[in-house]
Amino acid sequence: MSSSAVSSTSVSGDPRSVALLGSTGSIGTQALDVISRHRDRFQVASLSAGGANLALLAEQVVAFDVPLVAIADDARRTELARHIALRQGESGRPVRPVEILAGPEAATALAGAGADVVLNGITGSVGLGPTLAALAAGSSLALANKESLVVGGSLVKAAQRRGDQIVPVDSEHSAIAQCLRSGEHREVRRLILTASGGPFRGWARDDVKTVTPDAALAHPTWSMGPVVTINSATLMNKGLELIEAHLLFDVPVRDITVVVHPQSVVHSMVEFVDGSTIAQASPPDMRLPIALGLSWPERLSDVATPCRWTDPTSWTFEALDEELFGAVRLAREVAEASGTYPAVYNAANEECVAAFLAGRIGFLDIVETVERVVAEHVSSPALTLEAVLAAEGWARRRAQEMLSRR
Ligand SMILES: NC(=O)C1=CN([C@@H]2O[C@H](COP(=O)(O)OP(=O)(O)OC[C@H]3O[C@@H](n4cnc5c(N)ncnc54)[C@H](OP(=O)(O)O)[C@@H]3O)[C@@H](O)[C@H]2O)C=CC1
Ligand SMILES: CC(=O)[C@@H](O)[C@H](O)COP(=O)(O)O
Ligand SMILES: [Mn+2]
Repeated sequence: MSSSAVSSTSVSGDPRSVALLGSTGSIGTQALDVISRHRDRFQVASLSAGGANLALLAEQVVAFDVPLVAIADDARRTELARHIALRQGESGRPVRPVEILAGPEAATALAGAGADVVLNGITGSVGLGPTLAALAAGSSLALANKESLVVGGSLVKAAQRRGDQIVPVDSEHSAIAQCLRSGEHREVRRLILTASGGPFRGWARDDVKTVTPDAALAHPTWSMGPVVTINSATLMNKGLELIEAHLLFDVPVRDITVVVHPQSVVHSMVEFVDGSTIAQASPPDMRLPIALGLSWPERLSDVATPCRWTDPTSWTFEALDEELFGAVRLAREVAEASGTYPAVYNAANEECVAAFLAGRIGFLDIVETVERVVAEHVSSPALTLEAVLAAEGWARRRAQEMLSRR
């Protein structure tokens, strides 16, 4: 997305059709909450999930009268059909047929079906196929799944059919996109990416060593899915977001500053060449960037509670110690190196987060292992989808080997 790239399409006319990927997750359920308040603006064309929560998925299918649904877990197709039939029976409404797709490629098929908007709320780089499919189909891509942009890099950018096709849903990037509406790209001096600092902000390294998954899952300001929450605690989330911002807004990583803002009210800022800084502020509520992702460039009314400027409050900002929080320093290095390095950074992290949540490794092992895997990697000269997938496979295996020796 460029600073001047504001779509001319409008949500004021016919309802926009929405393919919602990851509908049972934190982003997905909040997106349905937004849509439920704006039924005249959106029509849910399809839903997709992994398959872990079939009861919720079936409830969503019936509540939003969705004709097409997909799950990644092939073995649960019949069970999903049963759940949907049960819910349809309970609803007392006329039953319309629901097509069910199942298997690892099912979300990609939905994403490529040509909905007006594809909201990618899947967790992990498994979201890459759907991201590329949505762009190829010409849909507007409301992107929460930052991993797909980070691992796909220039492949994802090249897949865009128009400059404004990707609308960021990540709160910081939505904030930057909003700030950029008031200036031209050539007028931007730097982006300031805010970070809450996570649950261990200010802790000594020795104390963090023994933290449990439950402690790391207690995010101070946001309620999110487990992977992004652990990534916030390790600051890997901010590393991924640094790369995401660099790719989305074409700003060199050296011109992106990370600042710790524990209140999570200022979601990010843009500093312009004349010394002016524009910030976007709102109490932490993901429905706001989700709504904007769905309705861009228009704003929907009354999506979230605004700041109460007359209440006494304080916002604080401080520098991030990037030496102590190696994840952000490493993100700068992999972004500069580009090629398949960002894919390796993310894939190794996904393996480490799963191992940490399973209680198999310690908290500090996550970033240490990612750094070791990245250090061993040799990027392919050309960035192709095959090269990305091969690098990811290698990184996952290498991380597993390192973790099993601990
Ligand atoms: N939550 C938040 O506030 C924010 C999230 N993000 C980003 O948004 C994305 C989603 O995060 P979040 O909602 O927290 O994650 P959750 O873990 O809450 O939800 C993940 C969703 O993805 C689905 N899913 C998992 N694997 C697959 C698959 N192979 N195919 C299709 N669907 C799949 C899950 O289905 P199932 O239930 O069946 O497992 C679930 O619906 C991440 O990239 C995250 O970094 C960014 C900013 C804020
Ligand atoms: C809500 C959102 O966008 C998350 O990605 C958020 O950024 C997590 O917070 P921190 O990573 O700043 O702790
Ligand atoms: Mn974010």
